[in-house]
Amino acid sequence: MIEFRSVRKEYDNGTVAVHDLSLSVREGSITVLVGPSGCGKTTLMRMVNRMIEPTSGTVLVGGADVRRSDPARLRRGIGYVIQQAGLFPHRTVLDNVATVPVLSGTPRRAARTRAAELLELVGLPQELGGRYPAQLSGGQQQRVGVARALAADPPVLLMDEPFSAVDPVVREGLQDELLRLQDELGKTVLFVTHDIDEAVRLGEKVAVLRQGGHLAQYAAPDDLLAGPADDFVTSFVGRDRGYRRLSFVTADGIRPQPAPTVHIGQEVGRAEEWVLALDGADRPRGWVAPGAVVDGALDEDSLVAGGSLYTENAPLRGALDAALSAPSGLGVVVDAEGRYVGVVTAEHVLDVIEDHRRPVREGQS
Ligand SMILES: Nc1ncnc2c1ncn2[C@@H]1O[C@H](COP(=O)(O)OP(=O)(O)OP(=O)(O)O)[C@@H](O)[C@H]1O
Repeated sequence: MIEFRSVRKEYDNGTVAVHDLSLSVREGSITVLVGPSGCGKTTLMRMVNRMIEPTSGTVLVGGADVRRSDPARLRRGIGYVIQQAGLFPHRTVLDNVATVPVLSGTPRRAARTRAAELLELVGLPQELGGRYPAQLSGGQQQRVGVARALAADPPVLLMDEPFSAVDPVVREGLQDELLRLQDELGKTVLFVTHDIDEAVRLGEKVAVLRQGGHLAQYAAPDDLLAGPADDFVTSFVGRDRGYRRLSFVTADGIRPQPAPTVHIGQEVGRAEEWVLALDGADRPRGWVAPGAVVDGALDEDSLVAGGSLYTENAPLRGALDAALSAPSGLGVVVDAEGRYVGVVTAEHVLDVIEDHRRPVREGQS
């Protein structure tokens, strides 16, 4: 859908921002360009909509060389979202979103109706449509920026660090929203960030760039974290890449073990070890500590609060979180209905991760 063929950009002052780079972006996917500051991400992205012309090489969008398209026309098919949302301060939110369609000839009323739908699509309440950008939070402004980029219904969306100005919690919300939108709309998205966590969360594929606009590695997130191509990528993805990778590794190989259990309302007496308390529907409620003596029927007040629960078949990160957060050190595994299945230890989860990692290492040597 988007293809860079041996693209090079040398600025007038001699800076080589992009060096002979080839890359193709699959139609309908999110592809992330990630790398440290100044590695050429923005330069590369702006060559797609001809805000920057390459010194040599070719950029194709939908199979067509962008040099053959009129820039204004090309940009109508390519939504562009930037860091501070770049909204027009003196126009209402609704008019901000409706601007491009109106400029391209859509009647104002129809453009505003569509703008209202788009605000809903990006998760903004209708009543915000009448406000001005300064009357919105940073996260809300970013959503308006996304709605505006979607207004002309472009098949391609360029997003240049769109979420980096908002706090981490809002940022996660925006990332979720983008993934949901992508599921719904199937746009081809090229996304720039310097944050590896954001890159692996959003990208179907991630291109890691290093200084001078060299492509260090282009791979699916799991492959990137499992097998960094060189020392640069290894240090960029960071030491905790094993933990990051858990978000992608599914739980094949996890074998929950039985733990001692008791139902609320039953007699326990003295607990010899950690005992998991379940309710009438077999849902975990907490733990009875070793050595605890419970007189009569067990009630919830006698329990030590449990850790997080791990739902079968979810990514492994949840299993490790469950094991590490449980007072007993035993991560509680539940089925899709929340019923107790068994327990796992952190050691067991780490063994399973090692098993997943081995074939990758062997494949590389
Ligand atoms: N107009 C310009 N003239 C000269 N050099 C430029 C110009 N624009 C960018 N550069 C240089 O080209 C290199 C790549 O810049 P670019 O903005 O593409 O990097 P980036 O990876 O997007 O960085 P950041 O994450 O800091 O935004 C940098 O060394 C930058 O200083």
